[in-house]
Amino acid sequence: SPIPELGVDTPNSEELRVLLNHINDWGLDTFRIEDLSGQRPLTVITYRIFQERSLLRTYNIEPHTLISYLLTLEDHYQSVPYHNKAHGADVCQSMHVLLNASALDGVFTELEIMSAIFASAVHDVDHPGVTNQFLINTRSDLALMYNDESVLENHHLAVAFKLLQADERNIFSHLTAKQIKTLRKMVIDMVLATDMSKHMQLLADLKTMVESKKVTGNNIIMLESYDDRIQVLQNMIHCADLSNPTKPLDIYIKWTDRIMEEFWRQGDKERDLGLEVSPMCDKRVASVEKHQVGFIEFIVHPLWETWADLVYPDASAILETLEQNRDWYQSRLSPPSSSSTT
Ligand SMILES: COc1ccc(-c2ccn(CCC(=O)N3C[C@@H](C)O[C@H](C)C3)n2)cc1OC1CCCC1
Ligand SMILES: [Mg+2]
Ligand SMILES: [Zn+2]
Repeated sequence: SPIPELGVDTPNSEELRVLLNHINDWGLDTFRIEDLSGQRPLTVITYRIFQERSLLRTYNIEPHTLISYLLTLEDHYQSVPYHNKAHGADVCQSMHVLLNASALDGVFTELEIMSAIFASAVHDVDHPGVTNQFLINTRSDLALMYNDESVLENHHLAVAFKLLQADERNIFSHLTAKQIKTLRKMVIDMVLATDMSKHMQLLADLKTMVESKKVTGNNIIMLESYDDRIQVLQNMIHCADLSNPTKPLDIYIKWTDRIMEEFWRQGDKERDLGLEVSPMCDKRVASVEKHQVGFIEFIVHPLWETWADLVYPDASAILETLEQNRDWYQSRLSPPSSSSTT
């Protein structure tokens, strides 16, 4: 059967096509694409990015095979409030835009670019909607399998590569053995870097790189070693994973609603299990705005400020939106009542 132009058949293909024409723009409305694509945001977005970057031609990927892999991958994202297929699609599209920074022009090879897009699309597949700590505390099979180390991130990788083993889904069947080896290593290194426990080390290394930044004549970053190259790609996928607060406010607020719903469900499970309720997971102590301001102040802004330095001036507008969004959540903070100041 012929492949539909957008990857899936939907009654809204005209409006979907118009939206997907903005695939290179920051702030693409992933939720709208989810609705227009018949709940297939990850398939249509990733398929469009592969076409946009001519990756099907470059690596002789059969459209049927790519669609088959993407549909199955998408079906393996669980229907949890936040870490679902819409988040996978959003991080993939955000990564695609970050790769287009002019400071990175010609820096990465086609294989590195395909690895980064693939890693983003798969990075949270089969996420159960609870944190690593919860899986460890409840002695889950996943924590047992991965010895409490980056439990979720190891699982996402294992599922993603397992799905490739079927011939009808093996999108890398025409790559050389060497190319597959390189791609596999980079995808593993990128997805493992999305574990929040790696954040401080990643940021410290990025700061060191910015201080010693070497650029060519026309301000393009020079990355000599594999370690330098993978470090930039790891920070890039981490930035994409933590990009919600840098998006247009109405979209950011929807992501906040989803993450809080997921955290509160985890809190309810912890309470039912007689476990201590994790921070930010107790719906009875709701301080959504305070947590977002803290998240931006201590995690997101330091990361994005450093990223914006590295690719200056490419991410300046993104940093601007982040600061405006922080101010908005700050303004929503219930002012300290007079009694609390005495
Ligand atoms: C829109 O809000 C958020 C969007 C994304 C994140 C966030 C932090 C780290 N990641 C990367 C994945 C990760 O490591 N984890 C482990 C743990 C921190 O829970 C995260 C959810 C997932 N993603 C956090 C967000 O808000 C904070 C959590 C509730 C209030 C403040
Ligand atoms: Mg994750
Ligand atoms: Zn994620």
